[in-house]
This record gives sequence, C-alpha cells and structure tokens, in this order.
Amino acid sequence: MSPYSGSQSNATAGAPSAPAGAPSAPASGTAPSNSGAHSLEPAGAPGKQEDAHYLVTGVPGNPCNRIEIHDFVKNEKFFSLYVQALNMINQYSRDNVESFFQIGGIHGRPHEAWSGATASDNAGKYLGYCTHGSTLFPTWHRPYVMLLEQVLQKRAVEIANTYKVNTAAWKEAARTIRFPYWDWAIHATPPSEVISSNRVTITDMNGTKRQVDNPFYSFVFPPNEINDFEGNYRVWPTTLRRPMSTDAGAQSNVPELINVLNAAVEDVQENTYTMLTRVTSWEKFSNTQLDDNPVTSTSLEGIHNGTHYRVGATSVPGLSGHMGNNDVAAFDPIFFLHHANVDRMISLWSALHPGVWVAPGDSADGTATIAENTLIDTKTPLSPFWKTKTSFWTSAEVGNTQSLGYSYPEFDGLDLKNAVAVKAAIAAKVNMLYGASGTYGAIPQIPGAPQVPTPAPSTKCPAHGKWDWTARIRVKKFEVGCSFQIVLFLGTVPSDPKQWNLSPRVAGTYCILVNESVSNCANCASQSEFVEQGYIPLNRGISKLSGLSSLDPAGVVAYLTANLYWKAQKVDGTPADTPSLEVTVFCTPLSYPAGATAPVGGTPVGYPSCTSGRLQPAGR
Ligand SMILES: N[C@@H](Cc1ccc(O)cc1)C(=O)O
Repeated sequence: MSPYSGSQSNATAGAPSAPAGAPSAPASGTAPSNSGAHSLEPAGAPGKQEDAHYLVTGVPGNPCNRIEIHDFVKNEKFFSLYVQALNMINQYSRDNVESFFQIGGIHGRPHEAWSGATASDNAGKYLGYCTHGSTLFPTWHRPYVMLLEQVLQKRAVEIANTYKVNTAAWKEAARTIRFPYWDWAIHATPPSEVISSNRVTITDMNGTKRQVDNPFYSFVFPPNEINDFEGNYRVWPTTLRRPMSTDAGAQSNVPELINVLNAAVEDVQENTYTMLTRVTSWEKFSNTQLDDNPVTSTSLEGIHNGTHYRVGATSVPGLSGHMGNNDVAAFDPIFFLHHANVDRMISLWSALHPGVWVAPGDSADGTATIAENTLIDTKTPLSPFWKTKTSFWTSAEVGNTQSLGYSYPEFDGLDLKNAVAVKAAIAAKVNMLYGASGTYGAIPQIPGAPQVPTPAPSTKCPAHGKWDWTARIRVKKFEVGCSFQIVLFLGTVPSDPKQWNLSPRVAGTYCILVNESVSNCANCASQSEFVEQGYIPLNRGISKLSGLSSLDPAGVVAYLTANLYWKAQKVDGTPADTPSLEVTVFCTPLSYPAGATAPVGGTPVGYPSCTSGRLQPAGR
C-alpha cells in the first residue's frame, strides 16, 4: 500500500468505508479471541462500502457521560459490551476503516491515508496525522477519541441486540455507553482489568459468565503489519508496556509499570491542579512550546507526555514500549483511556476559563497533512476526521462535547448555558478532586510553618501555602533521538538508573515524547533547535525531604543550591546526554483574595543561582 498517494480513492486507501449508520454485520454476541488470525469480517460488514468518506459523528442521540475506568469495569454491562466490541474490531481486516488497526494507525504508523484523507503536497515531515507540540494538540485528539467511541458504541448496540436475557437493560447499556477515561491525577494506575489481566470475565448473551481475551491489555497486530515498523516494533506481535525483552515473546513488565505509575501520581496531581487553576491562556495550556508566559505550570500536553513515557519506557537498553513513541502509541488500547482523560481536562479547563479557546500558533514539525512552521488556528482542518463528505472537523467546531454525543460526570445537573455557574461548580469539583488532597496540602503541616490564610469556606479554596516552588525545564526536544525524561532529586542520586524513578529522593520528572528514528529523519534535522518547556513542582519534595520549617525563600534557596540534582534518562532506561538542558528554579508567591476559588499566583521570582554553572545533567 503506498503511503498517502495523492489520488488515492477510498477503495485503495485501504478502507472503503460506510457512512455512519450503515447496515452492520450480524453480531455473534460472543467475544472472538484476539490471539488468533485476523478474520475477514462478513460481506456487508461495516466499513466496507465504497466511495464514501467515513464521517466522524460521535455517538448519535442525546449525550451521555464518559465515566472513569474504575467505575466502568464495575459495570457488568458496560464492561461486557465493550470487551466484546473491542475484540470484534480487533479482528476486522486491516483495510477496514473501523478496524482497531486502522484507527490506531491514524496517529502514526503505518503512514497511510485513512478514509481517503490524503497528504497534501506541502505536508510536514512527521508522517502520522497527530498534532503534537502545537496549539492543536488538545482539539485534534477530540474527534480521534470520538471516532473510536462511535465505532464501539455501534458494535455494542449490535451485540446487545443478540442478548437473550434481560434484553431491555442490555440495550439501554449499549445506548448509553461511552468511552471510559483514566483519571491519572487520582488513580495512579488503571484497574487490573486494564493493566494486569490478559483474560477477563464477561457476561455473554445467555447471561453466562465466561472468560475471554482482554482487549484492554494489549492489541495483537494483524499478521505482517509490523513488517514496515522500525526496530523492535517489527518483532513484537502485540503492544507492550515497559517491554522486558527484544524477542517476539516479550512480555510487559506489569510490576515495574505499577511501581513507576505509583511513584508519579502525586507529581501528576500537583501538575494537574496548577494547570487547571493557574494557566489562563490557550497557548500555555495546550502544548509544550517554549513561551515567556510567567505562569510556572506544565501544559496539558506536557502532563500527557509523562503518562505516555511512564507506560512506554523500559529498563532494557535499546527498547521502548509502544506508548513511549508517538509513531505507534495509539495501538496500545490504554492510549484511548489516557486521551479520554486528556479530553476531559479540556472540558474542565475550558469551563474554568470561559471564552478562551484555540489560539493561532505555529505548526512546528507539522503532520502528514499540515505543513511545518505554518500558522494554524481554529479553522485548520483536523484531518483525517471527516465532518462532511468533503470537509474535516475544525477546532472551532469541537468546543462543546454536548453536541459531540458525550459529557463528563462533573457537568451533571449544570445549566451549561450559564458560564458563570458552570465555572463556580467546576472550580469546586476541581478543588475537591485535585486541590485539597493535593500535595500542597502537606505544606502548612510543616511544624512551625507560618499559618496559611484560611480561605472563606464558600470559596472551597484549598490552602496551598505562601510559596510555590518549581523548576523550569528547557531542553532541545530532538536532542536525544528518542523520548526521554528529566528526573530531579533532592539529595543523593542512586547510582543505578533503574532506581531513578523509584528513589524516595525524587522531587519530580518532566518527560519529552517524540517519534522513533528522530535522529535519522529530515524532520528532526529541520527542527533540531526546537526547545520544549515544562515545569517540575518542588513543594512536595522540599516539605518531605528538607527538614525545613517553612518554604520561605531564604532557607529554600540555600537548601536547593546544596541539594538539587538531576539526571536525563532515555526511554530505554539508559542515561541521556542533553547538553542544551537548562534547569532554573522559580518561586511564585501565592495569595488567597476573597472570593478566589483557587490560590492566585503572583509574579514568579527566578533563582538561577540555585543551578547556575551546573547545567549538565551529570554535573552533580
Ligand atoms: N464546552 C466545554 C465544557 C463547558 C461546558 C459549559 C460551559 O459553560 C463551559 C465549558 C467542553 O465541552 O469542552
């Protein structure tokens, strides 16, 4: 199959597709195994109709809630229907636009047109469609999750129709099912049904419990489809999380994954709260590009990169799991649980910042259909997600999930037209979820610490102390040639890189996510100077490890100057060389004006003396 050939018709773009609502294949009601050969679906199966662009509509009808994956797996009907639906589309032939292979393949490899969305002549050099490092990062992934959600809900309806017991309840579950999200700022890991079981129990059409292959655990590639991949991805027949070996029988390192995710969750929560409550501009919220915005917060994309990295990294030199590489990340089903939460963050943030939406920006390295370094904005087509037969969704059209068929539990019962009331209600929810139990909450408990002003109870504004300490990370994104992370320590750095993530001395991490073979690609040559920026919160680490009785600058500056160490680490666990890396400490004064729903950040003060002259990661 030729990549993105300009005149490709749907028939040759792999997937002649059916418009939404096309007649569907009869469902068997049983879950096919995902470990066997990929069968051709029956004639007339969905996604096989010629000469139509597949329309991304979202689930038609009234919007229903996406729910958190821990709640989702406890719902027998939702879970049983989704497991069967996912197993079904995993089995579709590779050319079917509704197959998991085709949908997962939109993001990066196999670098082919999806449903006839051909590459333009002046395309960027990244050969997938996904937008990263640009203002479109949040909104491009919105129709992406919607696409998988609509495909799975259609299958769920067909499957429910075959149930012989409790029929009405199964049909109702299928009508209301939406894609679950994994709230990584609360739950360090997804439930075992996603992360550690390769078989799960479902209730079948006869009401009988049975064990089937677990499509949330890994995706089995169609035979031969990995031949065009690079490195170990052409050896591994399934997706892997923290893979343990180079051979075709490699397994995911589940205990290591759980440990690494557990070690990071407080950091993730702290970053999430700051991003939601203190970032006011779309530019800063949306992506990792360098900026002069004074708010010391990591972007949504930066936070999202961390989850990719932790799921995809390994401790085996030379390897990277699928999630650690943009080119193959979306084949791991956990990608969509992760991105449903990224999407929920757009809803929460936009509710807290009414009227702020996609700002124009630079396309950076571009995509298969977006030229590099061009202006992109709310009208830029979010290809390949067709809205009509001839046009793609744009960011301007995806600002309201209610019109896209779904919502999130935090919006239940709100008058969505009343932006002021929505903002107040979501602020209270965000405080409840990520604020009070957040790590900042620990600060006032330092013995002898100055009293934090008590916010008026009605604002539900959590006490986060007087000072917010962070380390700004600036580094050339393509300098290492693969995804990598910066790990900050307060005190001794373990000599074994395998212990870097797990050390009790870790203050926090910042992760950079790229696609594979960056060292070879023209893209990276042209973007080699591209600097990425993010922040690592330090308050929690200082309060746990320093022994200081307050976070006042005098003591903290001296402490950080003596104790702040850092390392750069590649996705394969080995040390990385990052000559461009700059680590700079900032302190933001926090205040609690009457009526504020979250701490308000003042002007950050930089303390370059804490790190100056020590810009090499191995320098301490
Ligand atoms: N429109 C936002 C959520 C939102 C809803 C109502 C509002 O008043 C504000 C924001 C979204 O769907 O992402």
